[in-house]
Amino acid sequence: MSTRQRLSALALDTPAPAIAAFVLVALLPLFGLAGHWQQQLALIAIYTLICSGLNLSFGYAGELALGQVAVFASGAYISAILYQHGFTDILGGFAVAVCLAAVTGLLTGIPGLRLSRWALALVSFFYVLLVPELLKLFESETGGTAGLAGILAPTFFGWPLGTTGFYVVAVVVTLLWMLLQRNLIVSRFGQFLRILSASPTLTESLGGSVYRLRVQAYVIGALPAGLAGVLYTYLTGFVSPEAFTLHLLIALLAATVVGGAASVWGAPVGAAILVLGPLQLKSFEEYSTLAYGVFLVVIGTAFSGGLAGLARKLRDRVLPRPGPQGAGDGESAADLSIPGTRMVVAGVEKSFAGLRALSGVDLTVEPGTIAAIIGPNGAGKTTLLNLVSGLLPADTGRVELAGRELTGLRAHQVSRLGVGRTFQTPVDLGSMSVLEVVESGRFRKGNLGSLSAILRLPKYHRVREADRKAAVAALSFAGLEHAAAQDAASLPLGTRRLLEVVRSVAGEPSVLLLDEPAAGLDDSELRELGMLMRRIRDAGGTVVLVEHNVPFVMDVADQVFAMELGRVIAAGPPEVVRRDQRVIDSYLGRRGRREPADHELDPRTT
Ligand SMILES: Nc1ncnc2c1ncn2[C@@H]1O[C@H](COP(=O)(O)OP(=O)(O)OP(=O)(O)O)[C@@H](O)[C@H]1O
Repeated sequence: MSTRQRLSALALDTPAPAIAAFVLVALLPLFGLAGHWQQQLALIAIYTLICSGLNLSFGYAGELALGQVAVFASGAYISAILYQHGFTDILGGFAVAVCLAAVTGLLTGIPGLRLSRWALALVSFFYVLLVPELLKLFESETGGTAGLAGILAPTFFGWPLGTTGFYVVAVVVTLLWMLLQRNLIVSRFGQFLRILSASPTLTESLGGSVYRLRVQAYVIGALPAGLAGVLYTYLTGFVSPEAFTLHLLIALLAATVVGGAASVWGAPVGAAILVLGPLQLKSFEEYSTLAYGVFLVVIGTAFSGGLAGLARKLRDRVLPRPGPQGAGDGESAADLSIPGTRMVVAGVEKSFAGLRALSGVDLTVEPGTIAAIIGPNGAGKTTLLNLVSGLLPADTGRVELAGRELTGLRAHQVSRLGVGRTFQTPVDLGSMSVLEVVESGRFRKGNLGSLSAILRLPKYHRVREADRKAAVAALSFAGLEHAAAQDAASLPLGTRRLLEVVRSVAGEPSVLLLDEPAAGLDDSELRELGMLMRRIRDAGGTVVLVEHNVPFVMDVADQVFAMELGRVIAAGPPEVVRRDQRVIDSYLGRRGRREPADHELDPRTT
């Protein structure tokens, strides 16, 4: 590895630069940092914590969750109340505030997330509006509108913390949280959040429960706001409802977006701008809400990745991403097991508001074969795939995989039982690399392991290593290992379609459902796709292909099911189905008295 590559790996794969920066900031008092500046930097640490929580739920999971300020208030008040009852230990305050934040997150998140994305935004928004009313309701403990004053320095294991001691605690706690969050973001859980913000459907089909992921992201995102509340109380020595307003919420949202909502290290940058930036000037005070709003719109549209996104682009130019270890070092098709199983669809029916999309479909696909489903537009092919993969419930009938009934299961449960699938349009996964995309195909195997990821337990390293090896093997299986380090979004459409198949292969599916993988591919890409599918079949896979490109189907399929108006009208080997009079009539409009050419069986050309 060259020095440049080593530097690149250090900057991209470890938090070393950020740790160094935080340690330097923590040591600043040794170099004479004045008390006023210690307070300013502690305030940045506090806002960093809140912004990092917003990053998790809003930036990564794509939920507009606005309850952070309310959780911040609950942390601040609980530590003030504890102080007034003689519990001055800051660590005790953190522990209670984090528990309260988790409960608050669950109570506000569960009802909001059950409904829809906007419901969460509304529930959490009202929660912020409720804060002053709640504080008034419990006036005897909270001091009502007057608040609670006279909160002096906290203690740390019995020792009173002076200004500098408090400053160091604030910086260290913020760094520790950021490291935990960073560990989470680079884990399966974090990758799932990135996929979730791009496509909930894809998330489910990769084995992730969208609802659980959303709740987890929201609740975990609430925790640092609780910590921030405790620090805020001891920083100001005073808490009142006026500190936890909508105005603060908008300012924090602006800081999060400016720093980079989907970036761990964007939070301190945004928080620093919030505390030290021009909007703090007295002349801006009156217009600050307006200014933050304009800031949000401009930065949100012009630089959606925020300053961290710009920095990432610059860094990628200076220090190119190193290729993955293991790529090209002999991982081969032999390392991949694709244990296909028998899939049975029996008597499946589905109607949409009176329209019969499927009327009693029966089909069986054996392992080690490619079964193609063809038919004109609206025949019910995609509906059938959606039923098998659990994205739609069947009205009647059953789907079985190796004798195990899938009917009635949710998409992520079906995926976890071994059903892999691709979609007609590949989802754009932002800045995910090709290798990361393929690794995500493994997520349905085993659990997310968030705790072992956060704490970097040996299990995390084992799972990560296994994911990486399987992903590299799947890429070399398809001859794509050279692209491992590239941004997936930068690949041409044909390669992205292949990548979708490779991602499913990495998850060692029992059955692989491919929805129009050949659409838009040129001849050489079609050849590559055909070769890949044959290799999957020869490795033992069960492949179900929905496709309009009939010449391609006739070339790769072992068995063809022709559908029309929600029914299977012919089934058998390709050469039999293409001569079937009902299939000819279906495609040629009952005019056909001759055997059609393959291109005439393609609805795009008839
Ligand atoms: N979510 C839905 N709501 C209402 N109608 C639907 C829905 N999904 C499919 N349909 C209808 O069900 C029928 C079958 O659609 P489906 O997409 O499964 O056909 P297809 O064979 O995959 O067609 P294409 O080749 O154009 O993708 C069509 O008439 C379609 O309009």
